[in-house]
Amino acid sequence: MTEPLRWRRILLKLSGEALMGSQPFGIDPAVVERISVEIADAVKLGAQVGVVVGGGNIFRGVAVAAKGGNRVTGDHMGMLATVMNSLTLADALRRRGVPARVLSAVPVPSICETFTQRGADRYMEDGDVIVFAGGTGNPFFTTDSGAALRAAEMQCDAFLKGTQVDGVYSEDPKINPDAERYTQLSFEEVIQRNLKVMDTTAIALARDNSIPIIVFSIHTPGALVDVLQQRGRYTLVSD
Ligand SMILES: Nc1ncnc2c1ncn2[C@@H]1O[C@H](COP(=O)(O)OP(=O)(O)OP(=O)(O)O)[C@@H](O)[C@H]1O
Ligand SMILES: O=c1ccn([C@@H]2O[C@H](COP(=O)(O)O)[C@@H](O)[C@H]2O)c(=O)[nH]1
Repeated sequence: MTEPLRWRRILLKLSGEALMGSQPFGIDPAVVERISVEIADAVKLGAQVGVVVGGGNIFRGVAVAAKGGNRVTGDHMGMLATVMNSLTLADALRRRGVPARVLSAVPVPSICETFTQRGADRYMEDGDVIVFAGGTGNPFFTTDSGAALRAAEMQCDAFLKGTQVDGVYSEDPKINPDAERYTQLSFEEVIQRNLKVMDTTAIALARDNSIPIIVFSIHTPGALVDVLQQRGRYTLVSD
């Protein structure tokens, strides 16, 4: 018998860097295909899925600012990078028969639809996977904040962060391999201990809207369905 889903309407945030696979930059089609299978499996089980993909595999605005360039232009380029990632993920989903739409906070009408909350809600109710592109549509934000914003607007039951690591640690585990891994934390603990798995704006938005955050590794096959059925390895951040 199939286990029931713990969270039905979810916002899945995918690390842009995860899409690189073993490449130093850009998109590895094999990774996109694998992730699309994971999302398709979740949809088959009855999940309503909104996705936000980061842009770190292509461009980050801070990289421009660090070299003395214009941060706002850099952020515009970063947001456009998320549109590219979103287009490729939506294509992969459609190839597997999953209806998927890209809705962008940055209007690029000849390429995809512009985000409106009402439009997105209707599509999600119809069972379409929505890939929210362009972050918040504003510079000086991140796609984690964009994802938390969409999770609140779409009244999602949970914010799932599929990333490079399998949970929240006492320190960045890529820097300190001996860091302690947590299975459960409160929003306040994440903020007060400055655990930089995502930015404070995103955590505060989730906290203020009582949306639990689940951090898990997108590299573990089957991890998305496992999380939805409360199995596997993840950290739960909640009230
Ligand atoms: N306390 C911590 N616990 C877990 N991970 C942490 C922690 N502090 C820093 N990190 C790092 O945060 C990263 C998660 O961010 P991620 O790679 O998903 O970036 P992103 O900004 O969300 O996406 P993108 O790759 O598109 O920029 C992990 O890879 C991990 O190395
Ligand atoms: O709301 C937003 C979201 C993103 N950006 C820019 O895009 C890049 C890529 O996003 P990541 O979250 O780092 O993956 C980000 O560095 C910003 O430059 C933005 O301006 N506004």
